[in-house]
Amino acid sequence: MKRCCVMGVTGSIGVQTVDVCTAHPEAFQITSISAGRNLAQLRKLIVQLPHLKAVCVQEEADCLTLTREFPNLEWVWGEAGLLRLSEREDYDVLVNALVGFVGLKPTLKAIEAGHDIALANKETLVVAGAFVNAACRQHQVALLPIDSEHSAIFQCLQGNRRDQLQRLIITASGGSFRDLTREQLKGVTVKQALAHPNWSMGAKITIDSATMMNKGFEVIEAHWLFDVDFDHIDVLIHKESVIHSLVEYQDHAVIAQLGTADMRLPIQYALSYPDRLPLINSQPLDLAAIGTLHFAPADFTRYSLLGLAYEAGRKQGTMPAVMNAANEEANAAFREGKISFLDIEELVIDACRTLAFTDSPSLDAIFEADHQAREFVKSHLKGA
Ligand SMILES: NC(=O)C1=CN([C@@H]2O[C@H](COP(=O)(O)OP(=O)(O)OC[C@H]3O[C@@H](n4cnc5c(N)ncnc54)[C@H](OP(=O)(O)O)[C@@H]3O)[C@@H](O)[C@H]2O)C=CC1
Ligand SMILES: CC(=O)[C@@H](O)[C@H](O)COP(=O)(O)O
Ligand SMILES: [Mn+2]
Repeated sequence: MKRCCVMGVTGSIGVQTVDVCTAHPEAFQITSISAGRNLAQLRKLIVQLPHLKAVCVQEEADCLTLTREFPNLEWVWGEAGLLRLSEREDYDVLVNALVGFVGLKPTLKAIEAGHDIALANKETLVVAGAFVNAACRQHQVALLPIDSEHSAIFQCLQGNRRDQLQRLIITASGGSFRDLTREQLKGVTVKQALAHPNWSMGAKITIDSATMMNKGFEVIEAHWLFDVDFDHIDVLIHKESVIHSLVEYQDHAVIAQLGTADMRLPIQYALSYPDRLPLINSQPLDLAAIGTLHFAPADFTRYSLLGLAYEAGRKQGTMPAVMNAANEEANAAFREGKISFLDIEELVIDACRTLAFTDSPSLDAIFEADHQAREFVKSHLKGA
């Protein structure tokens, strides 16, 4: 029996994690959860979880309201509440389905407490991969990928020798605007950007997919998860999202993982690894019905944030933290209608080119870089 703490339970990955766990009560129990502000969704989930002991919400007022509604549960709130959940002893694995930089501290705290991590929250590895890996080594905990491409790579690595690995090939759908020219990108709306061609996901990652910031993050995430240098991580445009990623070995054998666009598989594999369980209510992949798969090289001019992410990954220091924080702010500003789609990349690139760079930063310096980048973007929004 694996006991899980699910952070970000009300989101896209969080709800699917509950689906996976409740479909396999013999294998998984959810003992603690966190939500942000979506109390309606939270209430629906709480009643599905018979083993639940503790809940964290973002706001103190919501915590007080819900304490009265569910007095048998332990309630905490805010960042301190997330850290309290992280260090609880009544779970084995943290499913981190928070979105953004807020996921970093709870991950580090959970690792220090000796809990394995099933990680969807890629921003954690983008900004502080070296710290997370060092903590995992020190406390001997496992870091299991949930992101579909990284789960695919993880599956392709099973049973093969790591020293014979040549290259990782991360597939990319191209996002909502893959068929538009840069000229056409000037007039796109938030609603259009949120219509991902293949995946149903939270708003922030869907916009990141359209700018390809998501793919850039995934390149850095792959570097930290699999210890592969950036010259040996490629991005391949594959518009069907059927091949979730590929691994090439030194004999040029290429091993791929294929499947329908269903995040419940990578979530379940991260929790059941090394076992595989049936995936409830899912259809097998029908390649004959799909017929044709397409591939194309990634265009670094069309997607400048992808090129920026390679640069940040290679340069390291505070650059990935600045890139991530500027992107979080610019992505949110676009969704709020404050800036245009192309302003996102301009702000992120500006922040990376303008803000001071620190090599080999401490964790505190990473938090400071995150703060500076957010202030940088906010000050440009005021001037816009
Ligand atoms: N969705 C997907 O298919 C995939 C997602 N990922 C990654 O997984 C992570 C989660 O993505 P996704 O599920 O789409 O995101 P969602 O936006 O759907 O969910 C985010 C969750 O985090 C909570 N949350 C947001 N901000 C805060 C905060 N400041 N404090 C506490 N809780 C907060 C939300 O709470 P509430 O809604 O209650 O406010 C919600 O529960 C991201 O890092 C994403 O890149 C990776 C691969 C695929
Ligand atoms: C489902 C998942 O893992 C997302 O990160 C997905 O990869 C987004 O799709 P693209 O970034 O390839 O458009
Ligand atoms: Mn992905």
